Amino acid sequence: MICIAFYIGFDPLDVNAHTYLFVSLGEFVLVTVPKGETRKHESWSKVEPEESEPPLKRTRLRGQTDQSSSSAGNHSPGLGKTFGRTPKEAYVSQTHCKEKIDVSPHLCLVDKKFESSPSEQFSSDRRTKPEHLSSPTHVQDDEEVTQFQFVQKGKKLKCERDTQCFSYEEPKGIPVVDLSDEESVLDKHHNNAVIIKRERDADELPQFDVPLAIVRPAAPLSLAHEDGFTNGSSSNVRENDGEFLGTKQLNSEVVVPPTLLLLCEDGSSNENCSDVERNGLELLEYKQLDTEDKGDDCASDSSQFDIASSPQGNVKISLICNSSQAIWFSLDAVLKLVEEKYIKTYRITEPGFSVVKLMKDVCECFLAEGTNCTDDGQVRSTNLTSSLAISKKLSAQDVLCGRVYEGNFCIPPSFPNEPFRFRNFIEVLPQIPRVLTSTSSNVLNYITELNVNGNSYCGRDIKIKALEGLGPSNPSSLVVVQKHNSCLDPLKVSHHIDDITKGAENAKISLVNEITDECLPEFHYIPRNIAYENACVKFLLARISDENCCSNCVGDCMSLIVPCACAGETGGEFAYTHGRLVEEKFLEKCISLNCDPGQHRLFYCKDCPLERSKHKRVSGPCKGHLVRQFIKECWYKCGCSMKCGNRLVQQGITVNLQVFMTPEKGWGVRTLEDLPKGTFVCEYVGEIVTNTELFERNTQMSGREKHTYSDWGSKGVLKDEEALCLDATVYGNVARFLNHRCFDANLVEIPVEVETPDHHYYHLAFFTTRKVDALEELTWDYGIDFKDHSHPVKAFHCCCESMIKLLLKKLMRLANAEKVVFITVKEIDPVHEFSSAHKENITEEASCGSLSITPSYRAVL
Ligand SMILES: C[S@@+](CC[C@H](N)C(=O)[O-])C[C@H]1O[C@@H](n2cnc3c(N)ncnc32)[C@H](O)[C@@H]1O
Repeated sequence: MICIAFYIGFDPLDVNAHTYLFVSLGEFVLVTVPKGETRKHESWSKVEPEESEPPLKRTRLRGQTDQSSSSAGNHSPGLGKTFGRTPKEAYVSQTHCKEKIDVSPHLCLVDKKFESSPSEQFSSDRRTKPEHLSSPTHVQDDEEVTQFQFVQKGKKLKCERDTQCFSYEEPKGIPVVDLSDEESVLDKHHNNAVIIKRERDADELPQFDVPLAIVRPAAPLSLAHEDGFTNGSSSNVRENDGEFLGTKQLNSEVVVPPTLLLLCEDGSSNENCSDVERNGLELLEYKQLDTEDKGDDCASDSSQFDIASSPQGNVKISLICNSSQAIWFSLDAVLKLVEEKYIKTYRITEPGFSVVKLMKDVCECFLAEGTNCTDDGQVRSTNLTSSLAISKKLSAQDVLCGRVYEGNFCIPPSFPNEPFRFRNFIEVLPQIPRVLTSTSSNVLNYITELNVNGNSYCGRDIKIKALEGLGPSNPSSLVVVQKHNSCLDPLKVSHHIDDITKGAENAKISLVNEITDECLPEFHYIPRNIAYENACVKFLLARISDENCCSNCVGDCMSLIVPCACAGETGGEFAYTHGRLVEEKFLEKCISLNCDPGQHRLFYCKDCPLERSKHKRVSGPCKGHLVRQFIKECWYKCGCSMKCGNRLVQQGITVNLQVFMTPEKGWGVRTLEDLPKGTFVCEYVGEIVTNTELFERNTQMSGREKHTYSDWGSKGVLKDEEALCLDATVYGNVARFLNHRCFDANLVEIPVEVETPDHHYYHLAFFTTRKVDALEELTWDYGIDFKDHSHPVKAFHCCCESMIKLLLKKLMRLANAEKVVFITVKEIDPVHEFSSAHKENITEEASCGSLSITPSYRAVL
């Protein structure tokens, strides 16, 4: 039996190792301390901020050179002046990273997006990825320095004694990671060897501010201790196990290098415990943390788990096990192995997933609930009662065991009606996502959970207005706008769901069917992408170098006079405005790319993974892929706050959307509020699958409606597992209901990098192309070439064309004109209307019934 000790709190008498995970008012640090070393040094001390060393930054990756990327220059959208470095320089730094990085997942998005499905297929000739994308690059395994990732803002933690927090000062004069040491550790791990990390000298050791609060794991569940901490989970910790001592004692103790202790409970040889890959990981399996399931052997000799929070904002987690034998491991290595295991086995999909982050999330949940904490980590009030309450409601085991998931929904069942939200929540799929059949018992049945309330959905009286702002990027002067009902009639609604996301999104998304009896199709709502079997979506934070993030920023990067490094991707200017919209010029360029791909540069790949996935042997270059415009948002390693204006997509849906039944296209999505041009609406979320997997799925599921998106881009040849697509058929978000529009879609998709600075993985975000009125249907151009009859799988029959033809016919007859191009602002039939921004050009209006024609716009078609 092996146990790992993760202590939040400190017990200088305990012979085990203790890993401390402190979250205090949003600041966080994790350090593992082997107990056996605690008396040797005197490094626990208060840290004076002014004496702090420079932030422990990730150093440049070993072997990095200053070579520039051959393809670096392509992606500046040219938004005005540049800051600091040119976009090219920005890419140089990216390239450095890429050259060292091991796994390079690619979200591969095929051109014609609805490639190969009878109903809707994406294929490949219109979209592309930037030319500079290269084949997978490599990084050393050891380059992720997990325990330092949460030292926020690139600085040591600010701690105040009176808030009982824990502060950490970076060790003076030592590198972030001893790469050679770490490397050998990892290598040996992979060979199942037991590695004992070298100990650092005393003067290399980090210094800590001693927490004033202590945790007593032995105390009864849910009882507040005299130190203000409250046990948050069931624990069978014995009274005398893991007893915590007070500050005085701690102050006199010493700190040892961050190391994780692995113990052999059964006294077996080190060899038995040496299989880190196997045993070490098994140790962290959740069920083993469940103390109720513990066997006698373990229970008799060990404390397993505890979590506590204090009204002062400290949250402490401890995993403890006593044993006579100990093997020392690098905390980095063990965390890495656990992460790998979870990524492989449990399909953890959050790109930035780490065990430490998971623990941080747990702590933040406690902190948020227990202290009535605001989103940005500011404590509004302290409340021991609420701390107690949340402790009862949510045990860390629940979180760690995935019990908070309902199927694959990230919904904490304990508090469905509370405004509680997980931040940075990690999707841990309990099982591999699989295609659901209609009889699958796993299907979440929304219908049984209908909350039919005729008054609760929107019934706004919307006046139909002329469209404004038809930009130059829209080549067509014709805009056909779905007529929205002026008033929803509750009596007509056969089906209504209050929130199809079941709390997974920030905003509720209702569903109504006023047309048929059809209910919401079976699918699992997920707010973020999840990875399926072979898709290689693994991210190393090491990929994000200092040049790629703004670790020194504080608060809102948008308020800076000079944009931070994260604006490098967009030519040194942020792609977002202060009003949280996409900047006009940038947006226009993105729209133009979609509307008129022929005018833009295409990239042709030698060995197209799309063709490969279809087992096609194509000689010569592929059909070509567009070079896209990317947005880069601030993220994890940036120092700015979660409310930074350069974090839009990652904050999820904020607009008021509704899924509704359209007359001719099945379900669709509409907005329930007016949306200005450039508003972020939602992301296209689904299962990340490989091209091959998608192709197989599509061929297997020929009868079923598909919700897939794919594109791809790499200069090099992608391996199959790196050529990724999104399939929202079974797991998806509201975007799976967005319908296609041929000419004048009011949404445009823009790739947004959040986790990575190098286009290997990105989020596909939808922004409005113009002002969209409330109740207007939201549509985007799927990019399907409907005329491509040679395609093996037929695309769905698009109603746009027929609609427009019909209208043109009608117009011509009514106007008694040979051929006209028309602009009008009035309703022309119960379903559609024409409108235009060029109203100033309308010289004369000839009304024909409900139709208006502008003679000055007559032209030969
Ligand atoms: C991504 S789904 C959109 C949601 C879909 N309407 C539904 O009910 O689930 C794409 C499918 O919607 C339908 N669709 C979308 N746009 C359409 C259009 N312009 N004309 C006809 N059907 C359309 C097609 O059946 C297509 O396969």
